[in-house]
Amino acid sequence: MEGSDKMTAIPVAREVKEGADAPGLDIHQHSDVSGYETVGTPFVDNAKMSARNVNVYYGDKQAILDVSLDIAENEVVAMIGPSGCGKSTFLRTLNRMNDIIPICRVEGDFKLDGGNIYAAGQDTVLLRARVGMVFQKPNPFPKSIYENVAYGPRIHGLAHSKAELDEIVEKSLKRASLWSEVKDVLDKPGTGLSGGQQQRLCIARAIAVSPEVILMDEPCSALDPIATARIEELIDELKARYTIAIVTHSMQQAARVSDRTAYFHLGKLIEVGDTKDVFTMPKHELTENYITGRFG
Ligand SMILES: Nc1ncnc2c1ncn2[C@@H]1O[C@H](COP(=O)(O)OP(=O)(O)OP(=O)(O)O)[C@@H](O)[C@H]1O
Repeated sequence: MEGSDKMTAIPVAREVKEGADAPGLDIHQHSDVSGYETVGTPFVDNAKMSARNVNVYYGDKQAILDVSLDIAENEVVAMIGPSGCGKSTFLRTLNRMNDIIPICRVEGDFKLDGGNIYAAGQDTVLLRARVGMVFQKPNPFPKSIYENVAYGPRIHGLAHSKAELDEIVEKSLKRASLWSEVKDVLDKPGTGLSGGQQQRLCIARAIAVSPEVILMDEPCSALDPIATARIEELIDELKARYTIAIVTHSMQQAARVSDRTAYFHLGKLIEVGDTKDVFTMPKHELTENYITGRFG
């Protein structure tokens, strides 16, 4: 990201002490985090989405414990934390993707532009057009590149003619930074593209239905470093138009792409704040232990 004032490397929060003074593997000392208050700034004035007092259960097991978090208009929020801490579960509450998991139960208040997205009668297909999602593994439809992008606008009635549909497809592929690579092969299968191109195709597919928010669940974990860098540059461009929440295992990626970072631990939102502050001056011991590599 040339010209960006974002960090390109993670400064170590504080010196990691070894030996007698080292606090040890605190993950074991914090096995019950249910009473912890979130440290930092979960609430913002210009919330595009807000989630309040969220609890999520898979059967008897509670995966999210009383989490509240706002996502501001046109910001990128990164969700980080050790494996199994609930990042993906929380992300999926924001467009009701957990609805399709029968044992999953979601509690809490969720608003998009002030409207309750869990209201009775909320059309989840429409919701997921407004709050799109990009998954870990690129998952293009087994159709042509053109059809991958055109499918959503067609079923949502967003184009009234072939010319309008062509225009949406071109605009979406341009915004996903893929147009120049595929404009001459639009009728070729999407699955024939490289992994990085497939992921940009999936982003174009999400963009094509004019979302307001894009949720990204580890969008680069299946990609090589060059393809990852393309997606990260793209995220930086997309945030001018869209609000973005991204789950990532890569702290470098969170530091590079996000404005705010939320640290999850055993289902609890432990700390959230400006990305630079979270990585340079974490307020909570658990956040510090995670970003300095004591556990993860
Ligand atoms: N479909 C499911 N059925 C039952 N339990 C689930 C399901 N999905 C997630 N869980 C459990 O919920 C907890 C949170 O999982 P989740 O995938 O949200 O965490 P995560 O932080 O995204 O993990 P990772 O970084 O490994 O992807 C874990 O204990 C996980 O085993």
